[in-house]
Amino acid sequence: MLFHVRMDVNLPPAMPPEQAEELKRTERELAQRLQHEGQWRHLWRIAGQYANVSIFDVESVDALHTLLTSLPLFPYMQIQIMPLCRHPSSVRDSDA
Ligand SMILES: O=C(O)C[C@H]1C=CC(=O)O1
Repeated sequence: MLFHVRMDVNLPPAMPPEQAEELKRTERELAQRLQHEGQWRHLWRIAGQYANVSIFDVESVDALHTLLTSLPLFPYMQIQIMPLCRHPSSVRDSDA
């Protein structure tokens, strides 16, 4: 199942910089592992914002929930999810 996910990150201004850097480092490691594994299909920065648009390819809504809540930055994110299905006019298959 494909999902379009928008994540807006809001780290508390009072968070110590070392803690923020460690969270970002562990988030990056996990995000890159999930991209290599194929579950995190696209990751795009929204220009000018500490936010991203991502496409996830996972087994189920429960799997998406488990993945998103495992992200180190999850407690500091606002997340919007749009489930995707095939458009009848699309010339691509869902693997493209
Ligand atoms: O920077 C972000 O958009 C938040 C998050 C998503 C992937 C990652 O490495 O950090």
